Order: sequence, then C-alpha cells, then structure tokens
Amino acid sequence: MKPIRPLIEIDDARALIRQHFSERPVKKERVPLFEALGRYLAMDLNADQDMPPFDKSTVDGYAVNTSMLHRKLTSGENLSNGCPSLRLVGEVVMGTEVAIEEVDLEDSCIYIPTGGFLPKGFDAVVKLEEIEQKDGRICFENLMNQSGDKSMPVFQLQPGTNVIRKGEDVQAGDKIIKRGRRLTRYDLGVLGMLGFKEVEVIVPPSLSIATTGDELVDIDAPLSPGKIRDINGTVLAGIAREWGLGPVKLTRLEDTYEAVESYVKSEIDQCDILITSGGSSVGKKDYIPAVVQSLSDHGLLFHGMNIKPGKPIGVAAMKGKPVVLLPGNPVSTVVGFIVLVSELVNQFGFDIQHPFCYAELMETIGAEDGRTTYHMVRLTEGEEKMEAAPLRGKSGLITYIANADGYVVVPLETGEVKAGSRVKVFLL
Ligand SMILES: Nc1nc2c(c(=O)[nH]1)N[C@H]1C(S)=C(S)[C@@H](COP(=O)(O)OP(=O)(O)OC[C@H]3O[C@@H](n4cnc5c(N)ncnc54)[C@H](O)[C@@H]3O)O[C@H]1N2
Ligand code: MOO
Repeated sequence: MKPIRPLIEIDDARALIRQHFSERPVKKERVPLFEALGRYLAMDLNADQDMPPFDKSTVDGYAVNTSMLHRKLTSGENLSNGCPSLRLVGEVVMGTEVAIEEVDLEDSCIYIPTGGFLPKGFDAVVKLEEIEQKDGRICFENLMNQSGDKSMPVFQLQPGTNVIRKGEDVQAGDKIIKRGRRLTRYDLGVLGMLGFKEVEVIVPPSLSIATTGDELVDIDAPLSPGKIRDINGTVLAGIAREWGLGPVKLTRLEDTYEAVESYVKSEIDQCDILITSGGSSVGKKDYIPAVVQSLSDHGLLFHGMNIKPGKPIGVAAMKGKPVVLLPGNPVSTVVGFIVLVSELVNQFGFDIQHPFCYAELMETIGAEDGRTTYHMVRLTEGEEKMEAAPLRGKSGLITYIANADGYVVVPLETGEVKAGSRVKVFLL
C-alpha cells in the first residue's frame, strides 16, 4: 500500500476549494426579523435614512442654545431675579415635533424629556437637577463656579451635550450589514430600527455525514470486544448546528466497497455537501478514497494534508457538489471539519467566523511529524494576561479536545512555538 502522498499544505487546500466551489448557487428565503437570529444575511444592507431621524435629548431637562446661555453666564446681564436665567417658553411632548415659532433664542429654554425631539435652534440640554425655577424663569446658577467667581464659569455645556444627533447611530447610505454575516441579536436591533420587518437570509446547505467502520456501534449499544461507540457524527452535527448549517443527516456505513459506493452514489443527490468520517487512510478496508476517486467529476482534488491531526483528509467534486473525506480519529475529524468545511461553506455565501483570543503560551510546542500542528490548549486567566497551557493528547482521544478551550496552530516554517510567546488561540 502506497503512503498518502503528496501532502498538501492548508493554504493550497483552501485555494483549491475556492477554485472548484466558488460562488455556489445559494437558495434564499425571507424570514420575519424575530426569526432571523443566527441566520446568515443574503445581501448587503444599506441604511435608507439617518437614524435617529432627529436630534434627541438623552436626559430630562431644559433645551438651550449654548452660545446664548454662555453669554448669559459670562456677561452678568439679566440678573433681575438674582441668577443667570432663561425664559421657559414651552414643553416638548414625546413623539411629536414642537414647532417653536419666533422664539427669542437669546432668552428661551424649553422643557424636554429624555428621548424628546430637540426643537430647531436648540443644541444642548441641561439636566433637571442642575437648574432652579424662579419666577417663571429657569436659573442656571449651578453651571457657575461654586467659588462664586462669576468671571470663571464652570460652564461645561457645549453644543451636543446630552443630545444624540440625527444620524449618529447610522447615516443614510451607510452599509450597515454585509452579505454573509451571521445576524446577532444586536443586528436585529439595527435592522428593526431601520424598518426591516423581514430579512432575506441564505438557506443553509444540507449536510449528509456518513461514519464508517465495522468497529462502530450505536451510542446506546453494549460494547463487545473490539467495538466502540460511534461519536463522530454527533460531534460534527454539533459543530454544524453551532454554525447554523443543516439539516444534517447521519448514516453509518459498513466497511465494504459496495456499501460505500451505493451510499455515495445515491446520497449525493440528497444533500448539498457530502461528508464521510473514517476509512480515509491507507488501510485495507479504507474504501472511501477509491470510491470517491472513481465516482467524482475529476477524481480527488487532493487526498492527504500536511496537518496534524488530519492527514488523510480529501476533497472531491461530485455532480458539482463537494465531497469531504475526514479521518476517523475524533480530533482529526473535528479539525478537518473546522478548517475545511468552513472554507467550503463560505463558498455558499456564509461568513463563518473562527473566534480567537491572544494568550501567553506556557510551554514550548512543536510541529509534530513535520506537519502544521493544531495543538489543543487550556486557557486560564493569569495575573496580567490569559495563559494557554498545552494539553497532552492524541487525535484518537475525544477528551483531548473536550478538555480544551481552543487550539494553537504551530506553523511548519518555525517548527515550534516557544514558551512565553504571545499566541493566537482559536476558541473551540
Ligand atoms: N499506515 C498508515 N496508517 C495510518 C496513517 C498513515 O498515514 N499510514 N494515517 C493515520 C492517521 S494520521 C489517521 S488520522 C488515521 C485515520 O484513518 P481513517 O480515516 O482511515 O480512520 P479509521 O481507521 O476509520 O479510524 C481511525 C480511528 O478512529 C476511530 N473512529 C472512526 N470513526 C469513529 C467514529 N465515528 N466514532 C468514534 N471513533 C471513530 C476508529 O475506531 C479508529 O480508532 O489513520 C492512521 N493510520
Ligand atoms: O492526522 Mo491523524 O489525524 O494524525 O491523527
């Protein structure tokens, strides 16, 4: 049996995926905004108007014109009632625009509640608790220097104080959310603000995942010698679900050429992406590569990646659809799914994000077997920074990844990452 060769580098594998599956035709659907959480937006969305659509107060208080008030506070004029004051000319009613006509801005202020429409000519709001009312006038003495030195006003009021400006949230024409973005609850707020009661989202690709191996039994089956429980389908379906993909159909296949062939032949018509887990290496009963090689459009685009774990990963196109061969070792299958299936799904217009943080590596780790290595780490909060402790484990041990918070990629070029380095930890 020949070894798996040549082993392709991760960037080349991703490039081949982009080349062969670029711009997959995607189905779109309109969903009510409240059902759009976690869905991927099907088009770029632009704001068609300024939001908020008017200047509004952020406090309960008195709307003023700052330059006029400033003049009062500094000039010492108009102290008939003993303090710098403005005439109260009216009240802003919530949800309406108050038309203030022919107001003498030099000597006017107006009561305004939080959220109220700031009338024309006024540019700031003084909080209720900072004023006093005397003889129908509003006194602003509290804005003065408490030492009593009238020549040195405290007066920190500026145009825009306690005001949200028209267009401060979004401006007409702004690109607010990009196509492919997974909508967060806060995005729903932005979309709601702009009047989108429904949004167009991408229909996620359906995944058929087959696990293979005569040693595999159902999760609820008793274990006889040599048997293990089939967990990979459940784990991969979990990642798919977290990413908002699916539906996912799980099947377990016998380790025979015929079983694999008949499954792949018929299943490719039932799904958008076909994924196998196990039987992808060079063993006597590893039939998947041979079956896919013979049934696919142009043979395997590659089989064998220079990454650890995940060496026997392969990708092919069948009837134009992607077929991904993942290894059987549980951690290898997960790493393959994360690094390659995300790239594939992005060709369907999704923008799958891989969240990360930075941390200090607590022990030196190497690129094992001369392959780019995905090393599982545990994160803890150090005194000044996050600390990443490398875990010991093997790709055949599910607890190696279950006990990890993330992984660090050890690149081939350097061959190792030294203890004390600042590393990027991709969160699991
Ligand atoms: N002579 C060589 N042997 C192997 C090589 C190699 O290059 N030369 N590569 C090794 C690497 S690296 C990996 S990874 C594995 C992957 O092999 P397969 O994809 O053929 O996977 P299997 O042999 O079917 O399974 C491997 C391992 O994982 C267990 N497994 C499989 N499926 C599941 C499942 N659904 N749930 C739980 N556990 C599963 C299976 O029982 C095996 O223990 O090949 C190396 N060999
Ligand atoms: O690549 Mo295998 O996935 O080393 O365990």
